[in-house]
Parts: sequence; C-alpha cells; structure tokens
Amino acid sequence: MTILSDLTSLDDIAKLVLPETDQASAAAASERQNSLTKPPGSLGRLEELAMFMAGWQRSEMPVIKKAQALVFAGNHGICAQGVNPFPQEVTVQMVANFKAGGAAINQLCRANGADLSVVALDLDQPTQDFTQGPAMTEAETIKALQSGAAAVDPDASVLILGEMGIGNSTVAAALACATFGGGAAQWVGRGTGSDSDGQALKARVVETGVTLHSAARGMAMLAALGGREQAAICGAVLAARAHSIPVILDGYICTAAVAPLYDTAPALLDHCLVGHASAEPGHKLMVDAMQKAPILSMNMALGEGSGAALALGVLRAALECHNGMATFAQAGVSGG
Ligand SMILES: O=C(O)c1ccc[n+]([C@@H]2O[C@H](COP(=O)([O-])O)[C@@H](O)[C@H]2O)c1
Ligand SMILES: Cc1cc2nc[nH]c2cc1C
Repeated sequence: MTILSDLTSLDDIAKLVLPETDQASAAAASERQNSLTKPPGSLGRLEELAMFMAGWQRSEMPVIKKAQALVFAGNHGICAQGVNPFPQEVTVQMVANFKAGGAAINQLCRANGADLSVVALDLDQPTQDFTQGPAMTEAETIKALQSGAAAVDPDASVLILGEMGIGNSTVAAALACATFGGGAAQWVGRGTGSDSDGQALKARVVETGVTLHSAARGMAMLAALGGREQAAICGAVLAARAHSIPVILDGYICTAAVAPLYDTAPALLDHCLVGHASAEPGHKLMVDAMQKAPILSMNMALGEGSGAALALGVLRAALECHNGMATFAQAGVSGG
C-alpha cells in the first residue's frame, strides 16, 4: 500500500494530507550548529542542509542510514515531431546500460553511497504527441504515479530522483512553460544536442502544445503535456513526503517533472532539494520561480539523477560535520 494506491482521480492529489517538517528539531539542529567549533554560519549551505534534514527526520542529529536512488524511464509521442537528435530506441538501450552498471549514474551512486533501482515504464507504448491531443489519459497518468510511489523504500533516509527518456527535454520545456508562462523559447534548450534549427523547432512544438492545453492546470497539465517518467517522479515525491523522506531532484527534466505538483500547491515540494543547476538555460528560471537553490553547479546536463547523486555527497558531508564536530565546550575552545 502507498499513499496513492486508492487514487481514482487526479483531482484527489490536491486533497492529500501530508506531514510537515518538524520545526522544533530544525531549531534544535540550528542551536547545535551555533555551538560547534567554527564561527557561526561559516559552514554556509552545509548548515542549512543539516537543519533541513533535522526537520524532516524529526531529530536534532539526523543520519543517512540508507540513500535510495530511483531512475524512471519513459518514451514520448512528441518524438514524432523530430525534436530529438538521438533515436527513441536509446531509451531502452540506456535502461539496459543502467541495469548492467555501465552508465554515469551507476558510478555516481557507488561513489556517493546510494542504492540504485531503475523503473522502465511501458517503453514499448510511447505517450501520445501532445500537439495533437493529451499525452496521457487520466488512467495512464494514475498508473504511472502509482508506479513511482510503489518504488519508494519507506526505510530510506533520503531519495535521489532521476529520469531517462529521449525527447523529454521538450516535454520538460512544455511543463515549465505551462506552469510559469512566458514565451516557449526561454524554456527550450539544447537537450541532448539540438542545433539552433532544432531548438527553434522545439520552441514551436512547445508553443503549440501549451496553447492547445492552456485550460489544463496542476495534475491535468501533467496528463496533457507530461510523460510516464514525469508522472512516476511526482508519485515518488508524494510517497516520500508521506514517509517524511527528503528528496534530491536532479536537473532540468526532473525539476520540470514536479512543476505540476508546484502548480497544485507549492508546499508539496517543501521536502525537495534541487541537486544541481543544469546547463539547460530554463533550469535557472524554473528553480528561481520555485524559490529553490540548487546545491551544486557543475555545468552538467545529463539527467539520469547524476547531479542529484553528486549532491548526496554534499548532504552526507553536511551531516558528518553536524554530528561529528565538537562543541566549543567539549573542545575547550574559547569564544563559543
Ligand atoms: O536533466 C537535465 O538537466 C537534462 C538536460 C538535457 C538532457 N537530459 C537528458 O537527455 C534526454 C532528453 O534529451 P532530448 O534531446 O532527447 O530531449 C533525457 O534522457 C534526459 O535525461 C537531461
Ligand atoms: C547516450 C545518452 C545517455 C543519456 N542519459 C540520460 N539521457 C541520455 C541521453 C543519451 C542520448
């Protein structure tokens, strides 16, 4: 059973009752930070990350016992418009590569201590082309949301999310444009290597889709313009929240995947960090609009959860300092 097992209507997502962060634990962690042997605030974002983890883990001294990484894969009808430089069969081929341990995400999960699972979502059944009609039916969207929720390990201390799906940089741009408005061109980037003509085509396709589905908001927008891996990411984010598990989102595609949740209620993303600032130019616009600050900026635009897995290392370092450092009193250092 997950929080989404009984879901029959996308409208019910807005009615979910979900846990909040524990302010008292975050405040206790903040007090501890100020007692540690360093000038107050000198560990910068590491201090904020420790307090964030304390609030969600409901503990002054939070620990990462188990880090779970999930990569969701889907295929997209929008590829019929020629928006993707790589052929669509690369999605299934990369899933095999993930399973064989040969992709970047496998190495980054090993390096940063995350247990990786890959969930392929009906790859032989791409979504519909969103310039012609809704990408998914409500039933297809619910099924993918439920797959995402079911993949979450309730015992995880933190969840790393990533995706794989040829064509999904166009899907991401459409979700971002529909959520935050503005011209399509500002949301469209190079993806896996589109040239300037390719980018112009992507912008026209996004404009057409967003205009066609302008009445769809929130989770209806996810069905109209999204794909199965985007829906699964939303489902995993909701299931993680139900267990108070903090989430690290990856780059542009992953952040855009949760834009329908933001559009439903921004607080649905309170337990989510953004792992890195993608090289896709629309990512900065989107994280600013969501009032999120990416942990890392590494000029990466791979997807797969790669930037989120890398950020896990920073999160681990933040907790090592928070839990392992001596206080001024313990170390006999003056001035604390
Ligand atoms: O998340 C990102 O920042 C990101 C930016 C550009 C590309 N990607 C990856 O590239 C694929 C989508 O690119 P495209 O050109 O096929 O739309 C998909 O598998 C994503 O994981 C991911
Ligand atoms: C090779 C390749 C690897 C990927 N990983 C995520 N998206 C990808 C797209 C391509 C094309």
